[in-house]
Amino acid sequence: MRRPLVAGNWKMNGSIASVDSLLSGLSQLKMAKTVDLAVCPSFVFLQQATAALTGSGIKVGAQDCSPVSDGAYTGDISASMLVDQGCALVLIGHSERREYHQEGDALLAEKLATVVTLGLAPVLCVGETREQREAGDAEQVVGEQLRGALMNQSSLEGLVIAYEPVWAIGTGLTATPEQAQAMHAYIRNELASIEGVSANETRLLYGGSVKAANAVELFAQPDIDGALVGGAALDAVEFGKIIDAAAG
Ligand SMILES: O=C(CO)COP(=O)(O)O
Repeated sequence: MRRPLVAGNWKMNGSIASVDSLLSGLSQLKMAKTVDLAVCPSFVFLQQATAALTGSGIKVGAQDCSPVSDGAYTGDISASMLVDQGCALVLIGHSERREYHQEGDALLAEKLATVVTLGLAPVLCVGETREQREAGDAEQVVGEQLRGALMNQSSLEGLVIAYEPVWAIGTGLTATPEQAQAMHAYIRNELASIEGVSANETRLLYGGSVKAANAVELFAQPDIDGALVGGAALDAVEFGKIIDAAAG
């Protein structure tokens, strides 16, 4: 059995004060023993988050990292810095990185290799745009994203995949449970053909306008093993309800 994982992606939101109050809300939640939990704040709040959440059962992750280990890369953050800050996971290839920073599969493959070497769990994000879905290309796009980042890796320890259709992110338009399940089944099938991946053991998260009101139905799908939550993760009570939905 795959253990569910609910992760919050806080994106570029918050201040020291608002993050403090969100963290204190999270630490008051009744933790489900059967669900793995994580939050991914901005880099500048990582230390604040790890200090507040140590021992809480909620892991801390980052939203991105550099593919290289150190050196003259102004503005970048290395994976070893994330380990030093107490991070356990890192998002790789979120659609907002792909779109606003032109991150392509070759770069994402390098990032993935770097983080795995350091023992961080990579959460590889994949997903098609509305135009790609309407053109009937969704599976092909997602398949290429998977193979582009995962082929020829020497290790994929701890790999998690997040399927986030771009048209469902921040739009209030969630994929139906059937649409999400169909893509997750496709992803699991594709993973089975990639060396070094145990398709049946890899957790596949759904992301895109997940909230308490739609989480139960999504989590009831056989290939949906949790969620990567954006907006709803900024509200501790709502996030708590999503965790409860994953606990069943
Ligand atoms: O991009 C997402 C999580 O990484 C999803 O964001 P929303 O839940 O706000 O749609």
